Amino acid sequence: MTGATGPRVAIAYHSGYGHTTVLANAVHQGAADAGAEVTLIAVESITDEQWAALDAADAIVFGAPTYMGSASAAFHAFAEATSPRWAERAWQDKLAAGFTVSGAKSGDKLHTLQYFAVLAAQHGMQWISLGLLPGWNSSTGSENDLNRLGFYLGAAAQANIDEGPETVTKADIETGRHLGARVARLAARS
Ligand SMILES: Cc1cc2nc3c(=O)[nH]c(=O)nc-3n(C[C@H](O)[C@H](O)[C@H](O)COP(=O)(O)O)c2cc1C
Repeated sequence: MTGATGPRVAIAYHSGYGHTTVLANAVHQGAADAGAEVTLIAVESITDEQWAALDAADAIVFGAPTYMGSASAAFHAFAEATSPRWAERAWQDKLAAGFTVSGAKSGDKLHTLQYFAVLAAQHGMQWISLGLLPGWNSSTGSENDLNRLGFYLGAAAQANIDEGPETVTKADIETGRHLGARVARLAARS
């Protein structure tokens, strides 16, 4: 971490239609509220300065919508562009985490989160789980619960395919904020 200025957290994400941007902003807010310096990077237009921010980060959070059962193509293009850093072990031992959004309640989001974890492992990074019990899984639970979709590997949100980003649910936004805060706290400890 960076000492007096707090840990550096970078969020590298893609969003085709804005829903994943809502989650990225939530992760950003959670990490910033927990004291991190946060850089938000849209990977489809990443600049040299933003690559440098990734290299300098204590933790990188990967985010993408789930398209056809995995991260979107734009995110995959970014992941492939990290291969020189993979060869140099540039991100070795950094912390990593991930989030995704899909139209269906499941929608195979787990596969996207698993893909992020594998990408992190290829870079020698340390994966941070969501760290929450599942919500909405008992007679007293509801769709307003934190982690309402019951993921462990990262933050997952569901947004109806015929509605805009403004309809992303508060529970999913709060789950994203939780992940950001957790990453910042753990980055400050390492
Ligand atoms: C090409 C494409 C593929 C998609 N594949 C899936 C999928 O596999 N599972 C799912 O539940 N939703 C799928 N969706 C729906 C998106 O995941 C959903 O609309 C999401 O909120 C989009 O996020 P974005 O606005 O950040 O792009 C797909 C959407 C598109 C455009």
